[in-house]
Amino acid sequence: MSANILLNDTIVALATAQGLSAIAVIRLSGEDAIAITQKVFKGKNLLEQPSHTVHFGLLHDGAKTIDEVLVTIFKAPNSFTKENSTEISCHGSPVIVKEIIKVLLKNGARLAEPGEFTKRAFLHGRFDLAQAEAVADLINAETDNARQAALNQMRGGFSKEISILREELIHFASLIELELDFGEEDVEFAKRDDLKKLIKRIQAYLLPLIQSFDEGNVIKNGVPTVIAGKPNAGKSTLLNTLLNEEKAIVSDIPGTTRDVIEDEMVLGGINFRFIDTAGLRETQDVIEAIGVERTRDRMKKASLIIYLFDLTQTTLAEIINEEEHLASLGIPYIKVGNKVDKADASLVEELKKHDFIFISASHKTNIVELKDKILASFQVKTVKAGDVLVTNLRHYQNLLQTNDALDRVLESMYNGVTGDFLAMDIRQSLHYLGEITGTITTDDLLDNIFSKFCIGK
Ligand SMILES: Nc1nc2c(c(=O)[nH]1)N(C=O)[C@@H](CNc1ccc(C(=O)N[C@@H](CCC(=O)O)C(=O)O)cc1)CN2
Ligand SMILES: Nc1nc2c(ncn2[C@@H]2O[C@H](COP(=O)(O)OP(=O)(O)OP(=O)(O)O)[C@@H](O)[C@H]2O)c(=O)[nH]1
Ligand SMILES: [K+]
Ligand SMILES: [Mg+2]
Repeated sequence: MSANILLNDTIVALATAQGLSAIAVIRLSGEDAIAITQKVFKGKNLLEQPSHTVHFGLLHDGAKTIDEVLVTIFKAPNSFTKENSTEISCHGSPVIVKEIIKVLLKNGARLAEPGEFTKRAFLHGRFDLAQAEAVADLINAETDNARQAALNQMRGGFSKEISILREELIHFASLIELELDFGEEDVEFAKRDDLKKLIKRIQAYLLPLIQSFDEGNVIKNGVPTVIAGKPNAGKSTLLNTLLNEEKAIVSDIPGTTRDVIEDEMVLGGINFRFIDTAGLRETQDVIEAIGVERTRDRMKKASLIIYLFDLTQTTLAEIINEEEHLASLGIPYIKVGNKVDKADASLVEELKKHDFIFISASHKTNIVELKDKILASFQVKTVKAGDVLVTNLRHYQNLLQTNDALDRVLESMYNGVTGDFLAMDIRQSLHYLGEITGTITTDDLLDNIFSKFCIGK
């Protein structure tokens, strides 16, 4: 495995944010991490210090002193990566960080790839793959719910249970394969009834996990919410009102917004990404037409559509016609009558029968009610310590595939198929389960996962 070659190097990266800060932390990991740090450090001999101790000294490049620093040392296997590691806390100027990294490279370290520290921790068995992925989710958490879900996953989540169930299934697969070795003889080492019971038990564990994804996905990724409607309906005004910021240009000229404008906001523990779009109409203007095309595209990908009707510019018949089109998309939507401040009272009365919410985006009327309605379409419970929730699409897909493969095992048993086919279906479910926790991996899968991490993690 190419991973072994990688593991011989000592890697270095800035672990804290780029740019000005009071203190910056530079992290090294690998066989020679402490020795390389010692080469550029003036102070106590780091090689003689116990693990998990901090030491004051000067960092230098030849005769030049770069900075006054603190160095923390971790001795293998007692570090995050389970390798020898050091952390250099220096003053936060990017110039200092650059000089220190430069001198460490000169002394035998190499720059870390994105996620390489966590990848090493995984390869050395600190945690399984699903837990490693949760480290990235934890760093990227945008709400407290997302943070708690990621922390739960990082601290174990479904990892242990899945690996236990997988072991039990492996046991059956081996027994069945043993039967095959006996060829013609009619032996049955693997009791079919016990196998059936185990599969039911595994599926009873998988199903709630699979079902948790709808909510888990909302918690981790937020809800893309498109604000759509005809030109001048007040979409950009509403975006600004929701965000409490003059984000989008508002004018009385129809066709003002051409490109998509978006920003995020946390409502009730969920991250909503509000997307203002170009007004929907037939247009000869080439640029506006591209904008309208983008609107339609975003509407298809949305998890929620806030559809704005300009109450001063429309009739009941038109609204009903527009709604039919909206409903045909098959995406949850909220019908909003805007400019209620200038609307005809009888139209409002009429629309009340059609589940509308009436607002004035510019006067900020009924905005709280609108927010409540938005939230009501995405109820999530507060995630608590220990709650197990699937938030990761890869895990979700593998759980579904495992479940399907187990269904096939049950079906095969029901149809009395021979042991060799049964064993194949079991092996298939073992494969999908093993990919979740990383018992089964490929370099491609690992690259794909860890390349999405930030450098220094
Ligand atoms: N400065 C710093 N802060 C950090 C990290 C880090 O690497 N450095 N972490 C990185 O993500 C997280 C903490 N994770 C860590 C996990 C294990 C060990 C560690 O040294 N483990 C040893 C000793 C355990 C003990 O004393 O109980 C071990 O497992 O043997 C360190 C950090 C968040 N904060
Ligand atoms: N009276 C009234 N006017 C409003 C309200 N909301 C928006 N407007 C006005 O309606 C006009 C159009 O508003 P925009 O927010 O630019 O409309 P839009 O839907 O983004 O328009 P396009 O980007 O051109 O599709 C502006 O003059 C706004 O001031 C409202 O609640 N009441
Ligand atoms: K406009
Ligand atoms: Mg606009």
